Amino acid sequence: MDLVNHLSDRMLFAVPKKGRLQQACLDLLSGSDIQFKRENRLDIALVKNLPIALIFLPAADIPTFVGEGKVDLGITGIDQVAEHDAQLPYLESSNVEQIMDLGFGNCKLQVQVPEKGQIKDVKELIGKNIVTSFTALTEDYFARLESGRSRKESINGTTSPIPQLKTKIKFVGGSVEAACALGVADGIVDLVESGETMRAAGLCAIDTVVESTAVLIKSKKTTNQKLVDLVTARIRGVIQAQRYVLCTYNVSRSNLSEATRITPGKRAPTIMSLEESDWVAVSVMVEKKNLATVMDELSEHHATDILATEIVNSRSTG
Ligand SMILES: Nc1ncnc2c1ncn2[C@@H]1O[C@H](COP(=O)(O)OP(=O)(O)OP(=O)(O)O)[C@@H](O)[C@H]1O
Ligand SMILES: O=P(O)(O)OC[C@H]1O[C@H](OP(=O)(O)OP(=O)(O)O)[C@H](O)[C@@H]1O
Repeated sequence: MDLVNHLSDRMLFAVPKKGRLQQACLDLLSGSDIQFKRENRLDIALVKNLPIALIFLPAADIPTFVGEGKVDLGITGIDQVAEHDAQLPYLESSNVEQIMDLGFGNCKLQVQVPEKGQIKDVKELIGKNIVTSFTALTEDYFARLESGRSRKESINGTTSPIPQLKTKIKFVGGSVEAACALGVADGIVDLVESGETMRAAGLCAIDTVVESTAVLIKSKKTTNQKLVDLVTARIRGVIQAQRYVLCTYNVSRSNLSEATRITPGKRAPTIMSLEESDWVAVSVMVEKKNLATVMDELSEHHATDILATEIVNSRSTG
């Protein structure tokens, strides 16, 4: 099928074609019942059950296509959105809108130097050689450092720039961490999650440029707002279901206020009367990460039959 000619009447949704964010994105699509079959080596897939086409792109390029309005919706890292926005000409505002934090792909874009080297402070890197895949954010970061301005002052233009030695920033597409050992850089600006790559390369972080997670982004120029809203609601439901469990328990009315203090729920707990007049059944959403503690505390306050159930999907506006 000539896929390209089937795109005009569809909402276009960009997802990373490879790398760290891809599997979690595919899981989100599956949880949202967005059904597709991607042919080998094809970067376009038509969704079978909705008028949507998925476009598989490098995470770094997704904000550009979304910003241009060629693609309606996308998933990428906040770092890539920030890099895209930093590339925009002075005073041009971004057409990329961040809709929702997706809760995966957590990492930090950090300034790193050789652990055993002389440089301990970022100011000592002014005028030196820096290697990065994020040249616009790095240019911005060092421009502020060179002029001695804070980010706020820089945006407001409240202080005049102090001419300084210019830091030299070079682009490399990957394996940034090798640059110092190869003598190409005095420092690098690269992503860190566990810190394993950084430590293996004998580097340490001396500052953070941006903190990042995966985000759902949309184009401010979209003409497919209804489908954007539908997909957003579905993804929000999946994220929420992943984050919460449904906790139910029985408790006597005399212990109810203490129990609902422990489990206030997202809005409020659902309380149902039991045949036994002094007792109620409570049903409430609890964040997975707090579940064990919440169950311990409920037990201490004489709640019984405490059950936690996985939520497959959910929908709410709050
Ligand atoms: N170690 C990491 N842990 C968590 N998230 C990461 C990590 N590295 C990168 N990311 C996130 O994933 C995004 C894509 O990075 P990734 O390295 O997977 O890119 P890629 O598209 O495979 O490109 P490349 O070929 O340059 O590696 C980053 O912009 C960042 O938001
Ligand atoms: O702190 P860590 O958990 O070690 O992760 C950080 C590494 O992950 C990313 O690279 P990736 O492995 O995706 O490959 P790349 O170097 O080709 O970009 C990033 O650029 C770091 O090198």
